Amino acid sequence: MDSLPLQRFHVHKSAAMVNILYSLARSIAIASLIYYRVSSLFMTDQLTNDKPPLIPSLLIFAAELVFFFIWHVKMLSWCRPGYRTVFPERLPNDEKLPGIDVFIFTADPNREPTVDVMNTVISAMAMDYPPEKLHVYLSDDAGSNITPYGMREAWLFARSWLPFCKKYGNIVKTRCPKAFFSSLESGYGDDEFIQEMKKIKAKYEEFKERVNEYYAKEKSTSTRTAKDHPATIEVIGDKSATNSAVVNQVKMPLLVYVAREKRPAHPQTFKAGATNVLLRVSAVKSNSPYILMLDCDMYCNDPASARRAMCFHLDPKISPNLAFVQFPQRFHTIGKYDLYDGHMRNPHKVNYPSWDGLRGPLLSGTGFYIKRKALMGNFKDQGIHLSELKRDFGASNEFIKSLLDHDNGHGSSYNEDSSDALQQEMQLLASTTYEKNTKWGGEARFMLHCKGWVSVYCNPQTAQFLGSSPTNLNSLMIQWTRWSCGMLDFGLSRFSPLVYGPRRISILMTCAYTYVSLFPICFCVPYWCFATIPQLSFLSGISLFPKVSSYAFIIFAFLFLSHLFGHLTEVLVTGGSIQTWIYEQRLTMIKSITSLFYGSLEAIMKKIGLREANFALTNKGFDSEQLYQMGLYDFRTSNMLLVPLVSLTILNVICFLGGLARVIVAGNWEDMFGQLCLSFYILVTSYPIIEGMLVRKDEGRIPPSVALVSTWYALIFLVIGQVILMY
Ligand SMILES: O=c1ccn([C@@H]2O[C@H](COP(=O)(O)OP(=O)(O)O[C@H]3O[C@H](CO)[C@@H](O)[C@H](O)[C@H]3O)[C@@H](O)[C@H]2O)c(=O)[nH]1
Ligand SMILES: [Mn+2]
Repeated sequence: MDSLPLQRFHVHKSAAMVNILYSLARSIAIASLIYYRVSSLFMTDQLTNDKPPLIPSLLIFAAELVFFFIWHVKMLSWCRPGYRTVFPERLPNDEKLPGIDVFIFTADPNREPTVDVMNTVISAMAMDYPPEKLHVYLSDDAGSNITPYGMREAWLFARSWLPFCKKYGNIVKTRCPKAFFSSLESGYGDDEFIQEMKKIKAKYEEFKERVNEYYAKEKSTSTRTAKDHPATIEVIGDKSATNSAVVNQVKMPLLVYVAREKRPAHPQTFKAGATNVLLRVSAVKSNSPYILMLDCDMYCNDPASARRAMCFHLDPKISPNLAFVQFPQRFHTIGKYDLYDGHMRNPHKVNYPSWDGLRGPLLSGTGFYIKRKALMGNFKDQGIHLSELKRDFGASNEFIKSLLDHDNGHGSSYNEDSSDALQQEMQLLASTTYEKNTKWGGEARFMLHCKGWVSVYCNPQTAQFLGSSPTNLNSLMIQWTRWSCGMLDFGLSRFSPLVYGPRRISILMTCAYTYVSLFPICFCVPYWCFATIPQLSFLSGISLFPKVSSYAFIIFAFLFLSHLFGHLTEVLVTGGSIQTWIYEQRLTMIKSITSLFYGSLEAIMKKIGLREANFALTNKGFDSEQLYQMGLYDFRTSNMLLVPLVSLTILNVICFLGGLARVIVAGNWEDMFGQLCLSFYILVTSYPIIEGMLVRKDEGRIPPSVALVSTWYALIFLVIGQVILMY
């Protein structure tokens, strides 16, 4: 039994081959394109004796170079894709399993309904793992009263829910109560089960009602504010049972509420800051060797994820260097039309499996089991001085002690000390001033791979975690603006992968990191150029691509078509449809023009000190489910995000029509064919924007006022463009 492996990695050989051949073919074409551009920039046309105008040619060439650079970097990271299988049945006995601390984060009870947050909490408590080894911490950045109240109620409900799940483990597939009750079909289980199920459902409804009532009451009376409150830590439920987690014969995981101190005078730190606090508080309470991190809406859909993760963490072959096991973020909010790429198909089905064949996937913010040592460092046998530890980790003796007795062991008991001393220590660890003059938060977590750690990606058929994804354009764009800002921020930092990576990780892994950290800017710059320069030139009758009859045209046609075809293949192979492909083409365009652009801009402004960090929470609910289910984009968003998009679409329409008229008159089809095709492609892809402006009458359409403003912008752009084009 001992010799059987707990997990296995399979290289996807055929996919690797296809990726390499595809890249090689395109590389040759790209080299020819560069040769063509360079020579035509410096050569005068022999026949007509005129030179192409310099500025547009240079701009479009620069855009092509940036675009191919980022594409290449991505393709290089795709050389060794693969997937994993695990064998949880081969895990050791429960007594030998290590402890796990679960961290859940919430920030605003108005945007993140408490009942839903509690569903996540309950689903984590109900995981298929020895309860005495499971410790669930909820970080509440709002410091509200409703959240601890909800947790006490959740604890009471869990006392019935956990035994119910255990008893009917083969029927209760998902242990998130809300998901379970809403997926319940009739004809499930026998009479006894139905009886018990009805009882438990009633209890759930009561729980929900109580929490919602409290919320309604609290909303009108609360005086606490999210940005100004003391640290509050409450161990839920175990007051009466100080020396045992057994309440009424039911074994329960530890449940702890943590609100870190917040003061207006103190700089805001977001989820990363909350993570640091949980790391410290949990260290003195349970100090489990492994940590699962979850967003408040990411409930545990499959109770087996912990055991799956342990197949990696306990595999002697990989475990010493293994920092974390990443699961994909999957969502329960996706409708028939996946308008906003809720599947996040490309990262989860292509990038992550590819990087798994290298040093491992990067850390996404949620759904991963990480080794505490990988975050805190390993000080056990290094004879490190206490004063040094205090300098780096702050003054808490209790916390320093926890660092030293990290034994990666099977520690299941938690600090049952419920004395005031421990309470005060935790309070101190959650204060705003604790990190002052220490190294907390100074180092970038995502550089784990550079410190010698590896990671793995685990993507079983059933979703292990399910959350809510944006279901309208506004949320999506805000989310992507925040992400792009974060990514480019990293790309511009002293840890920039291009500089920091090569000496520490392989070239291919450096490529993966480079892609992630630079793609916002490497997408938005070329997309802005491709959406304006060829079109403006087309309108003025300036040709930027070779004649359709020349050999050189083949290079461009090949690159364009292979780009589309490559993406189409990728979509189809990963289970998407032609519709998915169209949506993704469109979304890449929309995101590049707006979110990636604003995100990059914000990162650059932050870099030069013009802007402070902020965090806009993603909405967790439907604003207009109806539009979404009908497959219509919901264009209700700020003008800042909408106007560039609409302006560029209008610009494309004008240039396409004007250019077409000019070609018909001048008859220079051969010269203009490339630009005609490109404009046409953009118009077809952005049709929903035109539709949103001219055809739709519902509340999610593009308002006439926006269309008007955008027309003005388009005209201004047009005039400026014409002036620049003359040179
Ligand atoms: O000051 C803050 C802000 C956010 N959060 C929590 O962070 C999580 C993620 O926030 P959300 O608004 O849901 O953002 P998403 O875009 O859905 O989250 C994705 O992107 C984030 C980074 O931008 C990652 O941290 C997340 O794990 C990842 O799921 C939520 O649980 C929040 O409650 C905090 O605890 N404190
Ligand atoms: Mn979220």
